[in-house]
Amino acid sequence: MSRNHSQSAALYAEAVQYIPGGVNSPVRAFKSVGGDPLFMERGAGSRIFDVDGNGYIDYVMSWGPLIFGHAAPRILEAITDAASRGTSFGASTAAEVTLAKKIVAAVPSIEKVRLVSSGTEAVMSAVRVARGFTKRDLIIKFEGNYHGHSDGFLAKSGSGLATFGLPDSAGVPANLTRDTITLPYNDIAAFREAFAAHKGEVACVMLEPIAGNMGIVPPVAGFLETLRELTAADGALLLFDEVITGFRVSVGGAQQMLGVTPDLTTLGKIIGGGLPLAAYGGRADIMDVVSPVGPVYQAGTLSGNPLAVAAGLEQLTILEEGGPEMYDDLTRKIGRLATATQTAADRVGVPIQINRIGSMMTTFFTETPVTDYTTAKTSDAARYAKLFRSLLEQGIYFAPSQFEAAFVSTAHTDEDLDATIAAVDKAFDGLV
Ligand SMILES: Cc1ncc(COP(=O)(O)O)c(C=O)c1O
Ligand SMILES: N[C@H](C=O)CCC(=O)O
Repeated sequence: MSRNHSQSAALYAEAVQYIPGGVNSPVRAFKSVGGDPLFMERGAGSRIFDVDGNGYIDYVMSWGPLIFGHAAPRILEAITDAASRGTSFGASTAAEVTLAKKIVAAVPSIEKVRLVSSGTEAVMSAVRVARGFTKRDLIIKFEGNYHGHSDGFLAKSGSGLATFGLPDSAGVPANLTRDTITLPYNDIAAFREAFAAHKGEVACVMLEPIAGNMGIVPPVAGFLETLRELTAADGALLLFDEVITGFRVSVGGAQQMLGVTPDLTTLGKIIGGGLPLAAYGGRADIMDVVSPVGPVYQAGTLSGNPLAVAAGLEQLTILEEGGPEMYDDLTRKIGRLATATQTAADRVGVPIQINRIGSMMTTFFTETPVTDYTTAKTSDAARYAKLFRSLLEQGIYFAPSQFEAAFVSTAHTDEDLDATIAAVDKAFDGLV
């Protein structure tokens, strides 16, 4: 029997009258997988529940922040405790200093850090810093990476733009993207050539060190190292956007895991424990261009919000306590899911590629290994949509878009994985 989604459908019909597309962020809209978006009511551990009372084992996890699952007791306690003392002061707090110290201790590239409220804001600010520090304008980014929705970064971007097949966004004046060069991810030769053509002109080279927004695409051997070597020699800055990977693939992020240290780093998602918090940081001499020390202006009414900082602090504390064993167990869990998915695909003869690293994975429906945006786009999105719908019907919630990642949390149990594996196996029968 099919699940009842009547309350979600009614809310959606109402929402479209007041909210563009009925959603507050486009990839939630289910446009590329069919059906109407679900309206969620609550989450607990590995599960999320919609307004019709249907429960799902959740692999979206709010797009990454919830590494301990929904409504994790220690995070809730930290938020409640902070809230009881006031929701916002617009002034400095002791907890901000503690969080900054934790971030500096954990992330190899960060000597000083500034807290903001979203990943978009973090990347936008970090790029402004790079331009202010180098006194250069050009930035280099990579196809299929997503750095939030600020004007200069919306060309050939991943995430929602990939989902909806948009090469760029309307409403961005051409002169705002004139200083952005977009190159294919993982293409060392293309980078060498473009960088050489703009010697001494590039403020920063920015990328997701492990891409997550065209689905998971790890860097090929030598890619990050080449970017590091050439930018350092030229005086351009290297910016790792670790909004997804920060504290997800290790406490020190992708830079620690892969052994390449950038000049600037952006963080988000996990550092806010599910509340709006993000950060940018890097070498102290670079960060000292930020106002009020230096001439690069950046500000925020709710920056360092006490509730978000409390949630983030508790989240990072639990991660520290868990240590490498916690990360190893997350990797083991996603490994179980990946192996079972491959087995199911092989059984029915459906070609897939699974890219996974740490506790994140993406299944692409293609015979071509996925190493960049062009190969990611070879995935049969209609098959992904079928998989998504079958799993949803069986009570498993994956991202409603091919070009995203599945995340596991410490709250996902082996029983959850058993149930998911059985559902995946059944779903592949319908994909032939
Ligand atoms: C790598 C990366 N950078 C930046 C962003 C923007 O973050 P936010 O959605 O918090 O603005 C996201 C996600 O949205 C992201 O995945
Ligand atoms: N891929 C995005 C973030 O990582 C998804 C979040 C959103 O755009 O709503």
